[in-house]
Amino acid sequence: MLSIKQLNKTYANGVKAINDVSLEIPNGMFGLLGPNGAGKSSLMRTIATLQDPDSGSIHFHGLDVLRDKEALRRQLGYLPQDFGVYPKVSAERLLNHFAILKGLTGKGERKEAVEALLQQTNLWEARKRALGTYSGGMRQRFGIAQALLGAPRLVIVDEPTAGLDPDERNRFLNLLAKIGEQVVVILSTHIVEDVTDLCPRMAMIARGTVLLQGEPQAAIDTLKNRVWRRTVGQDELADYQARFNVLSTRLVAGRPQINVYAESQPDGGFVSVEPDLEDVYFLQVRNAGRATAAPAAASAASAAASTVAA
Ligand SMILES: Nc1ncnc2c1ncn2[C@@H]1O[C@H](COP(=O)(O)OP(=O)(O)OP(=O)(O)O)[C@@H](O)[C@H]1O
Repeated sequence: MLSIKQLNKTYANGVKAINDVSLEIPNGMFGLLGPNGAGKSSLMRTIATLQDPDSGSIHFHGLDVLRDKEALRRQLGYLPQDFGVYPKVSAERLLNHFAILKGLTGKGERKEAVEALLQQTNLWEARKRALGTYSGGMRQRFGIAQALLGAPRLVIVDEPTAGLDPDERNRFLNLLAKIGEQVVVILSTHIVEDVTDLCPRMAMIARGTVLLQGEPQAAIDTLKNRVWRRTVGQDELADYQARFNVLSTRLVAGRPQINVYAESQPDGGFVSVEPDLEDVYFLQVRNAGRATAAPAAASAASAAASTVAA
């Protein structure tokens, strides 16, 4: 269990990137979902002991992480958002190099670990190729291979699927899913489907604040019979946005289809739809935005959706 309590971080420029964050993260996949600038990377870097918070505590299986950073690092696998590779070096050589840095000094055990990870990440055939020739998805799989060196008990992956095509994304998510139940895996992402597909538990954050944490399905259930859909004309869209709590707009055959949040069926051609995690996410993020601008406007809708908070 990873336990984060009342964590705060304000950067020198005054941005409060982590705002009184408390999270309880059990073994298994945990999704950390938030828009760009929400504070996900700041939180990931802090858990990975790469930067200090201003206040608060982090404990991992009883270990005081902020006091004993070295002990945490020995159990940590980290794939940062901006993971760079040496383009001219082969995957096998670079992984071997990372393995030495990770403390796998025995030649035999190192060879075994490197080979196993290249197999596991499906890079065995391409192991002799220079990393500069890898696709984005292959590079991310290499990134997870290096994160898994030394059998970490805490694995942090920061926005790993951004920019991957659907096939590569699936391959990457399958790989993460197989890492197992015995370790804590934190997946930070702004892609809602990553969390829907993979994570039994999750938290949503925006502006450094936890909006909701718990099981995705419990969060979705709070919106049952409260999400309504209809197709509108392009010229009507602004009017609907002003009159309704529009969660999302997507084009279907060139026409805007809107999902709106309402306690009861709105007049005029709306049909009820099964809510999904994207509806929860948009409602939470919208309310967080409104709460900053005008606290009263957000209160009714947020009361419905934040009850899942554990
Ligand atoms: N070193 C820094 N100094 C000052 N401000 C920072 C620093 N790092 C991040 N920020 C700011 O803190 C806020 C949170 O950024 P962070 O990168 O943690 O968010 P994020 O959720 O990971 O977003 P993204 O998906 O865009 O990376 C943003 O407003 C960002 O501009």
